[in-house]
Amino acid sequence: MAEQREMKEKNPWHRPVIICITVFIAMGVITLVAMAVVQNKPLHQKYKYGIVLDAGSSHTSVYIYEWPAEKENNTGMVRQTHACNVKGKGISSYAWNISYAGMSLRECMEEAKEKIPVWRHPETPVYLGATAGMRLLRMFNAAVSDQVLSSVERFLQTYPFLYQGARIISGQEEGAYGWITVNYLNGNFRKALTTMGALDLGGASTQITFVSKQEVESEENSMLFRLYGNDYHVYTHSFLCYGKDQALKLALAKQLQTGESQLRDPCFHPGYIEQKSLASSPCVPETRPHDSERTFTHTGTGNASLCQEVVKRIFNFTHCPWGRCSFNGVFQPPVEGQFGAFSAFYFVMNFLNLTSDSLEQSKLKMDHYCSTPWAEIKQRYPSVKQKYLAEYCFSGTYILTLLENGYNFTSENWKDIQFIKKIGDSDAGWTLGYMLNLTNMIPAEAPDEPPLPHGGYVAIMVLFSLFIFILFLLAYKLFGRPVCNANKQII
Ligand SMILES: Nc1ccn([C@@H]2O[C@H](COP(=O)(O)OP(=O)(O)O)[C@@H](O)[C@H]2O)c(=O)n1
Ligand SMILES: [Ca+2]
Repeated sequence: MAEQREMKEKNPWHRPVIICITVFIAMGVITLVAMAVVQNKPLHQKYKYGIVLDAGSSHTSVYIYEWPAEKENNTGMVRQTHACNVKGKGISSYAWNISYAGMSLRECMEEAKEKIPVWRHPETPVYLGATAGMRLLRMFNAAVSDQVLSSVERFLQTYPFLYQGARIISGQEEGAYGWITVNYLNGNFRKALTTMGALDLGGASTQITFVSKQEVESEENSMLFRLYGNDYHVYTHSFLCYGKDQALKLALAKQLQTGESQLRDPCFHPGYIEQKSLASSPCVPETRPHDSERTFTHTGTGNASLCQEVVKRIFNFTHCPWGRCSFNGVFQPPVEGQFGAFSAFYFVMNFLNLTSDSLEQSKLKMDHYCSTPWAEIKQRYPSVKQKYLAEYCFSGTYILTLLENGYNFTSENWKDIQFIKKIGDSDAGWTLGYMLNLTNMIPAEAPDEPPLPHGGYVAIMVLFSLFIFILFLLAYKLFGRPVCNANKQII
């Protein structure tokens, strides 16, 4: 008996009190670890949404963005989940049919209602930004452009979303927000990397925006952004009337200056022949008094080098009141760094298969493409609308001329231009940058990061708990009896 008692005293595991303590410690450690895991586990992802309508000169697109609700201020979290192209033309084309401007957006807005969870509708902001088509309409007739905006405003207010306004954005904003979009999507702000420039080609205007180490001589082209703790001195310019559709009008008007009613145009394919009229617009002032609309026979001759000469004539390269200019007396520092070229830059260059060619190769391909007979082109692309198909020779030549002679890109830095449509899921364009800015989603200063990532925190908690547990066991083995035992002895 005495031996048995001695055994029991030597082997503390047989004592119920010790077992009870061990179980409690083990439960304590498990609870600690479980609490750490549950407490720090990312919450069930709840998304917030934002809607931006890009009311361009040629058409309107509705973009839906989403981001994790609890990470609103972490840059890099917003992505495009849906895009809808409004059927028909841009809102500026409703100038003489105003009440339908708002209604034209119906299908896409209904889609937005379906895509966004109903309980998020009241807090989902909706922004409409109109670009060059509406800028031109405002110049032509400010009252009518106001009425078109009111029509879309009234319509958007009938939806259960948080309506935040419909306005014409400036060319400067359009350039700057496009630049913010591409650099946000590439993660350049978050990682404080060198930024990339942005080139946007629309139907009625075009924008160039980049960070320049050289002084920006003209105040109107200079913007300063403080994003995520860094300052960015940005050069930007928007050329109204130099979107590809208005540039074509400028080129036609230049060629029609001679007053003839027959136009033999090197920018259209041989065999192309159409009766056309050219209405005067803010971009194309009347060439002859009392001549608001000119009719002419448009015939193609298909010669890319001659087309380039025609295109050059719509730029003024001689007048420059600054140290250096792009064209039309506009200051521009030399282009530097990588550029993302999107919107019609991408659509046209992608159609012509020029997105990865050198400048020289692109010119050779354009020579071949423009000289291809119209009948052959129509046969090769039966599904492309003929109005658009006919214009690719002009548009391609215009893009090469704008980039080389206008912005002064060279054969050497041509490879620095990337023709892009999307970055990840999101379209390159001004809309995302616009929303990020209006919702204050890019902080000026870098937010404090937690010292440890979630996984690291949990791992340390587990290791630390095990370490305490083992220490406790060791201590017991080495130094003897727990307090429980002492109590038992007193009893
Ligand atoms: N799939 C597409 C979509 C648009 N586009 C062209 O891209 C341009 C978009 O311009 P936009 O409507 O945004 O006009 P802005 O208001 O930006 O000047 C138009 O010239 C369209 O014809 C294209 O070439 N291919
Ligand atoms: Ca546009």
